[in-house]
Amino acid sequence: MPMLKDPSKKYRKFKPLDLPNRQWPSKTNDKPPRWLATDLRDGNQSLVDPMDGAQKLRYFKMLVEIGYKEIEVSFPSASQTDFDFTRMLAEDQRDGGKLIPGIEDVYLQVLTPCREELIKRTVESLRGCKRGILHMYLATSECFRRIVFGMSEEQSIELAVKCTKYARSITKESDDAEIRSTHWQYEFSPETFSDTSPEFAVRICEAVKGAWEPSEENPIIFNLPATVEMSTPNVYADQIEYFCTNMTERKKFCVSLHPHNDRGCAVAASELAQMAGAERVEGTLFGNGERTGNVDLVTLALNLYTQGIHPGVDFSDINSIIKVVEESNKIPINERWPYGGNLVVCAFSGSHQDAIKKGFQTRKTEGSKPEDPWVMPYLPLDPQDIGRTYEAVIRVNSQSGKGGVAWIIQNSLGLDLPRGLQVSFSKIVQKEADAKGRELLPREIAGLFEDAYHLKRNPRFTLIDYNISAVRAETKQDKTSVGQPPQAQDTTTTKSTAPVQNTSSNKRQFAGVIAIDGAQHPLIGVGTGAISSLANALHSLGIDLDVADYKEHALASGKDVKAATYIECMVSGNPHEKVWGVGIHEDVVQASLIALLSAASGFLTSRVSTPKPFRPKHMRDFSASEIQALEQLNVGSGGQSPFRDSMSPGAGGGLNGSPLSARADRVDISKLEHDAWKEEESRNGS
Ligand SMILES: CC(=O)SCCNC(=O)CCNC(=O)[C@H](O)C(C)(C)COP(=O)(O)OP(=O)(O)OC[C@H]1O[C@@H](n2cnc3c(N)ncnc32)[C@H](O)[C@@H]1OP(=O)(O)O
Ligand SMILES: CC(C)C(=O)C(=O)O
Repeated sequence: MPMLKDPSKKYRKFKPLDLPNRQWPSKTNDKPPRWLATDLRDGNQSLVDPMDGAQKLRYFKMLVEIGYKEIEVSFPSASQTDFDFTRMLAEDQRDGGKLIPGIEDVYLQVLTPCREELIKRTVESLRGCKRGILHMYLATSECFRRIVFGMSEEQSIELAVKCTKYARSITKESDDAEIRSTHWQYEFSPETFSDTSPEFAVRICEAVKGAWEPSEENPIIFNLPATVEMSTPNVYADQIEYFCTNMTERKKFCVSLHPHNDRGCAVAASELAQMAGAERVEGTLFGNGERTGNVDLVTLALNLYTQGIHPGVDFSDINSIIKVVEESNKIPINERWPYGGNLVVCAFSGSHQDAIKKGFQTRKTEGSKPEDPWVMPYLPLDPQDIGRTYEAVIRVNSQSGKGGVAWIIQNSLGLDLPRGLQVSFSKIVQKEADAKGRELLPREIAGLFEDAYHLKRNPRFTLIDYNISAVRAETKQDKTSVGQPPQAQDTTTTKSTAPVQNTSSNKRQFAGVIAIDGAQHPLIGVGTGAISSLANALHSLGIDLDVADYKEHALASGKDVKAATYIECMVSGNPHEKVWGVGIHEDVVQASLIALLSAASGFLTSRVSTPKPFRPKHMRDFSASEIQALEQLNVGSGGQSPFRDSMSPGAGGGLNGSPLSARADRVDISKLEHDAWKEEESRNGS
């Protein structure tokens, strides 16, 4: 049968209460209710394979650790397993919690139908416990009375009263001193309350109250279940308010809720019904229970928490709780489930990631402490408060943008990427995610980054050794900018070794040996700092890169601090072609040089026309002073440079040297370098 064209005959609209003076809409929930966890009863009875004793014990211990003080542990008359489990708890409580620390002040609740032999066995199961709640239920709706029991309203009241009196006689008024020693509470559930006439619910509960004779010190619990959720949550709230205001002796009863989730509104129904006067809520962790489940106690508690109200239960380690719940119920928690779902503290989409990343950045900049006000785009709860990690907050797939990718790199490698590099690298990630058609894991993204910017190994360029020295001023030929090789060095040796003036300048000379695609090359270059002098040296190989952006920051702290340097290079003559390089090293200058070589490697690799391996077409000759500078480098053995012959004026370059030991010069001129680069940049008007 397809869906009916007109369902109005088959399904009747729920008739709401006429409650014109309802008060609850202007109330708020300002404190936590009394919680009752019914995972081991209502939750358990709905499982394909109910829990055995050991599983129940593990679960019970967890509930105690979370902080629940009222726990429905079983339906003792249903099975020997349930009976024995309840006995074990009762005895442990009597013995002071040797097995289960913290059990002493927990109320052990047990459920029974209105049948005397079952009530008797149920009470027996709790013999000797310190605190017990005997919970009896009887369905009261017209539907159930007519279809299930064949009972009128009066007959239902009669049965409920009879069984309550019986329960009283074998609990708080028992002849048996051990039974009497228990602090008994009594709970009555007019089952199917949500579909019961409000007047009849009040009538039967008044009768039960009369039969039990509660006191203000030990009130009776009226648990008003939405056994089946029948209407919108506001109607349930009306039903609860009606009950609270029409019952007598309000202080002698506690109003408890037991919402199911048939319409998907159990949480909302609970919250509105608390506004309407209920003081207690029964539910389960993550909403396991009959059909669509019971109301989820985790959501209710954390909803309160995010309003600044401590719920009195502790979900600091929600992941461990999820593990126990999933293993015990053998039902996975939906990935989108509030607070607990795997995906609820994750963002894949670019704009969400960007906003979250900025939110965390703002907290960092403002120096916020964990307890400071939480104002965070897209995240209503600080994941850290429930033991979830920030790393998991942002995940990357083809829907992600630069912000999320940068977040992953920051968290996995500690690198704070400049915006331009974020844009550039996120294209690489996007392409990979699209090609793979799935999420990329943080370690995959970190790996992509390390490969793209040669953090582990630069396959093309290796800085073998170098020296940065101040250049004496200054022939007019020295007036070069980054990207333009100084003429003096380019042409003859004499000019460079015979400066016109003899004053010092802020120019720097890079003299070094670099291996390119396995072949080692002596290089000389001059610039305003270390980076520009190396850029200048690379020009002589035909690698025409101009530095366009530069950023550095410290990585880690203390003794192990390293510098991370990011350099964006423009390809000379083509302002649209840019390439990024990254360098990490203990020495800040060396980090910069490595970053530039990383960019150079990216540049070479992007050149499809460049044959591999790269060999410079022409190496310029060196002047005598340049040769002297190169000879001071720590290459070769016995102080003899392997390049001596080939470096001689007129000999040309392009050498294949022997393997050489790397040496880092500890010349900390980073500030100078940065300032010089900035100056140069502003001179160029860029
Ligand atoms: C909404 C809820 O979750 S209520 C709790 C439900 N939980 C359970 O049922 C789990 C444990 N249940 C059991 O182990 C069994 O059902 C028992 C032991 C309670 C009873 O078992 P049985 O005697 O075999 O009966 P059965 O399971 O068929 O239950 C239905 C009978 O109980 C009656 N019944 C149902 N609810 C109640 C009640 N609250 N009070 C008294 N009788 C009731 C039914 O009318 C029916 O009676 P009938 O046999 O005269 O027609
Ligand atoms: C026994 C009662 C409280 C119940 O589980 C229900 O009505 O759902």
